Amino acid sequence: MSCTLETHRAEIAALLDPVIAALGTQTLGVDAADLPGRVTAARITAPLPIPAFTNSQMDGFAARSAELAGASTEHPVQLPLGVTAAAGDRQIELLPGTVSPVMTGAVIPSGADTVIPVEATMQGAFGPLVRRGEGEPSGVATFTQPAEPGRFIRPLGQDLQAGAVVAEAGTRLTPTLIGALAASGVRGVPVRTRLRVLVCTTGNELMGGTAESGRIPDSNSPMLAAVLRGYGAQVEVLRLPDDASALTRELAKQAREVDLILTVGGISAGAYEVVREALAPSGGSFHHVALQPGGPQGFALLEGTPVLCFPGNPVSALLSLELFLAPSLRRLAAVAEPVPEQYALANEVHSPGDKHQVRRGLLNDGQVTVLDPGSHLIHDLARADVLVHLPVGVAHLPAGTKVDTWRFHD
Ligand SMILES: Nc1nc2c(c(=O)[nH]1)N[C@H]1C(S)=C(S)[C@@H](COP(=O)(O)OP(=O)(O)OC[C@H]3O[C@@H](n4cnc5c(N)ncnc54)[C@H](O)[C@@H]3O)O[C@H]1N2
Ligand code: MOO
Repeated sequence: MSCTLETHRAEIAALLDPVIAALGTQTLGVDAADLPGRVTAARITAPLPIPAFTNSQMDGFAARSAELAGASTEHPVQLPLGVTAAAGDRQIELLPGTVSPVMTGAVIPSGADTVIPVEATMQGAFGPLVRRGEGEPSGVATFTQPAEPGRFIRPLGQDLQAGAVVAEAGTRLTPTLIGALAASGVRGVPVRTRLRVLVCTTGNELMGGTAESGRIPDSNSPMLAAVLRGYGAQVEVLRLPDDASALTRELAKQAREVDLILTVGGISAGAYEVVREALAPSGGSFHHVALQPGGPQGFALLEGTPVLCFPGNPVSALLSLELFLAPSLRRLAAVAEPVPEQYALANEVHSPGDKHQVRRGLLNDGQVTVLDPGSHLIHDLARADVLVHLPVGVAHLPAGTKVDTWRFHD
């Protein structure tokens, strides 16, 4: 049985939607190492306004603007100093006819409506400062120009009012949003729990040993786990030999522990297709998608847990993840879908007209060079800038033709 890319994608989305909808929530501290990249599980409102109180934008003198209205170089206004306010001090009172030294971030004294930076005074420096409770201040400050009301004052709630929405439910927690949440007094952030995924590779060739003995490194599980973790999933890896009964046993055990299982390899037309052997008898569906690479595909439900079965060739496995699973992961992680960009082909391409072919491409001088189609060429995949989509119906395109390209995990 063969189906289109779109049909298989819709089938997989329908399998994954309930899993995503059923994910729980947890509360993490705003400074938790685990918070960046997570997604809010509820609307979050601000306990505190930002700024939390009206404060000084400069190191200088808090004053009543009306008292400096006539100041000029010819007629400087000299005022005695009141007590000093530093950041972290309680609000002080500005007595009429005085100015109070204030530091950046200090609460604006009651009665003050403007701040004059210290370097704009005739003295150009503070002189001796006296904080509240330290005695009687002495000294003066001299001003040679008027000061506008509100100048160098950061009003309470200028950025965000108390009670306003800092983040809607379903928002990705970027470093800046975490900063805004912290500034607004949020301590605990409700987030969706991570999707727990088991990546299960199969194949005797992956079980350790030398190239002379027919063994290869497992490249799929580190690569797929890296993509999944990039979308915030919690990933376990299981590497099994070509033994269908061991696989059946292990998958049944793991199905209750995770939200999703990915198997890689063991699903095509060979003699030892253990994933197919393990899952087809209990209702697993295995078919061919009109796609290259990534033609052989399968899926199953084990104890209510979806199992997606990807082909083993590394490029096929990665593209299967990108085409069938990543759209759901991106929705879950509140990451936008990549937007296609058009580039002219630097070389001519041939594609099987009855399949949707996905090629790897290098961008250079506004053109895309399309690489060899082999699904084992993982280094080409790693050095590619984009994926090039050649849909069903496209068999040959001469150099210079514009094609749709997509950026992918880089
Ligand atoms: N007679 C046919 N043979 C094949 C067909 C077909 O239609 N008829 N389809 C080919 C296509 S297309 C693909 S893709 C593969 C898919 O095969 P499987 O999913 O069964 O995967 P395996 O046979 O287990 O492995 C394929 C290939 O990938 C290597 N591999 C597997 N796992 C890993 C891993 N974790 N890390 C690195 N490399 C891995 C494995 O050694 C094989 O070379 O079938 C074609 N054959
Ligand atoms: O579909 Mo296979 O995935 O062409 O190599």
